[in-house]
Amino acid sequence: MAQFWKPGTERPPLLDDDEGSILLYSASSSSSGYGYVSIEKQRQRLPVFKYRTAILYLVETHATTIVVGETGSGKTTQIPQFLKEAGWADGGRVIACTQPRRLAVQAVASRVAEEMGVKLGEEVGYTIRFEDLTDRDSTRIKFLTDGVLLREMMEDPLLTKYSVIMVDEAHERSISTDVLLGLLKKIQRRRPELRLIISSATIEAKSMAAFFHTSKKRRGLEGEDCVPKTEPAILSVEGRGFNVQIFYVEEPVSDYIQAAVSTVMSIHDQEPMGDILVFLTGQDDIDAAVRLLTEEAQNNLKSSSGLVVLPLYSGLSRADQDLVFSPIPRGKRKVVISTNIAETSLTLEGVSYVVDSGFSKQRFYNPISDIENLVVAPISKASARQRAGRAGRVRPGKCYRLYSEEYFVKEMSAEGIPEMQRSNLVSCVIQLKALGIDNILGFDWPASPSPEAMIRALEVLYSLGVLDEDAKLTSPAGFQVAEIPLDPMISKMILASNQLGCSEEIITIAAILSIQSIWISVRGQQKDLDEAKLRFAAAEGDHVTFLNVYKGFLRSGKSPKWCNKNFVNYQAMRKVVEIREQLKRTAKRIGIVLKSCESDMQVVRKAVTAGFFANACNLEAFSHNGMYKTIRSSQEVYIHPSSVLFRVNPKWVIYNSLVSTDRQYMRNVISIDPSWLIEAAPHFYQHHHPNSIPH
Ligand SMILES: Nc1ncnc2c1ncn2[C@@H]1O[C@H](COP(=O)(O)OP(=O)(O)OP(=O)(O)O)[C@@H](O)[C@H]1O
Repeated sequence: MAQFWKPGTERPPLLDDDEGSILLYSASSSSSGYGYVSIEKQRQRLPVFKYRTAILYLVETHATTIVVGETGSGKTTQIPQFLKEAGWADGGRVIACTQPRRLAVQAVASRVAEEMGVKLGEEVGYTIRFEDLTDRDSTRIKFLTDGVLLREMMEDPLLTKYSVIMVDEAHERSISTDVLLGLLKKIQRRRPELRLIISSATIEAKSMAAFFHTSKKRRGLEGEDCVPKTEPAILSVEGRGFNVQIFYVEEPVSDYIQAAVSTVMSIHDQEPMGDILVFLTGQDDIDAAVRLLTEEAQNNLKSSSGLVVLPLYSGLSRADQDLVFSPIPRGKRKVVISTNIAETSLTLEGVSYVVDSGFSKQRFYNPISDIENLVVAPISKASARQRAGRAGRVRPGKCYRLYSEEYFVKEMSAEGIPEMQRSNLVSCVIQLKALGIDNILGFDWPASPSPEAMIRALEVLYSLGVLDEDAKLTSPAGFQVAEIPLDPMISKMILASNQLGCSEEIITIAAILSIQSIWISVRGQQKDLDEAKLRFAAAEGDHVTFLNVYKGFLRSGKSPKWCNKNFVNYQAMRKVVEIREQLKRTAKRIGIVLKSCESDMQVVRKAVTAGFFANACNLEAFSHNGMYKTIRSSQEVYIHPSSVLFRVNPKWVIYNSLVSTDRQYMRNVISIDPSWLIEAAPHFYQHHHPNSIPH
């Protein structure tokens, strides 16, 4: 069991004022969060309520208002309502509020609809990728992901139906948020009546204000009707949610999954009722923790009975995600084990305890080697505060950090690095191109990406046939790829499948690649999992193996029992079915004919090559340890042990993604014929890598 001590009396001097503030975290805790309080009372109790008039005045008089407030102060749920009450949604106009994550969009929209006493999808609605719960005529407050708002710009570049756009959780600095901020700044010049609110818990308000403060002349003069001040207003909302006590481990933990499980068990044994939210990094960790807790429940009936353990990650089906919001039988304690999708904007009503591993999965891209990795990396202080904040939403709570206080104070970075500066920019560039932004290198970013990363992205898009020599979208391929809301490499694979007559199979593969894993990984049962995989294994590689699993799942009548027997993750398969249906609809819309190639797997491999040719690798001659080199940058890579091609080592392969541990490992690998590379991307291979492919 992890050892905790309670900061307070005996804690060492803090090196910055930091968590001192969390310990004082008690603004409104005097008003009891327990028992029944009317929704109207709950609203009035939120710190942001006192700022209602100030917020409305600033929005009226300034083009951009930056609202900084602690987590739980009520920014997301209240500000859109204040605006609506003040008339910003009159005359058919709409108030938009963006979030970086889908789950948050749905949760916040339902809460606001409930507070306003209206049916979700009417006056208050939401739109996320593949799901639109709004009404064209009656929706006045609309929650949406920032990615969806970017897509709306393709049809309505000035976003004319919105009177106010609130960009929430801007501190997360997702790529979509940053692109959106850059574009909104442009729109403001053309639409002086549009108001922006940038809101976040920790945003560096001054640098954001500097970004929006433009000296360029707008239409109209400041002070005239409708022409607000260009200098952004900054408003700091003082006050927080309920008291959250923070505990740290004395010594660093070596295994955060095990430490998280023991911490949950000790909370369950020693602490009063209240649900527990655990932050781990990804599906593998979470599935492992769910199993360990379930085993504990079986081995130790007394202490762990009464636990209802639920996973939460983006690869779960909608129905499985919804379970975390549903009530459980009286006397039971819910344990939600989540990735950072529960980190911001979510209120899980019963949660009183948070267990924070201190890690999350993050993308890191190196434009020199052109390699993007998904790695488990330490979170920032900003994230740690957001995580702790989940325990104090409706009552006081406790947060157990599985790292030391010294580490938090001295080593944890204050903010994360903007995603824009650590990602491959292929998706971002195609989106800007689709919006008619030609000079991508000169675009006004809140945080500039590296020019190397931009150039790499332009090169890949040109090779994919999505951009022409003038870096404009090609017609129709470029426009079609931009229309499919997936990574352009996957979208290109889908387009190619249309010509190759295997769109049914490729859409299944695209859906499976969109989630982290379809396998159940159980510690200590690796051998059984490997044996189960062999039942589906295809000599061609993982993509064809996925098709075998999917067929087996359908043949079983989508049976959970079949999944369990075969180490297939039932919840992940439900999500695959869901995504597949959505992709089929998009494919039809852009003119793709759904067709199966039956058992001809060569065309499937060719379609994968058409999308992922840039990830081709060649087995090093005389390599005894399975070392490959990537064609584009001669990086050393190895097939991941989870691949069916591990130890098979075909001479030429293509991978879907890389993960970095002790080495760079390729995940989801398929064997190919190198001549397909030249067929798929003549420019890329003949021009850039002329001697790399045998002719
Ligand atoms: N579904 C819900 N059930 C119960 N209370 C809720 C719900 N959603 C919000 N609340 C209450 O409203 C408060 C404010 O939530 P809101 O999301 O507006 O805060 P915020 O300042 O935007 O915080 P964050 O930065 O974490 O999103 C919560 O702390 C909680 O007390």
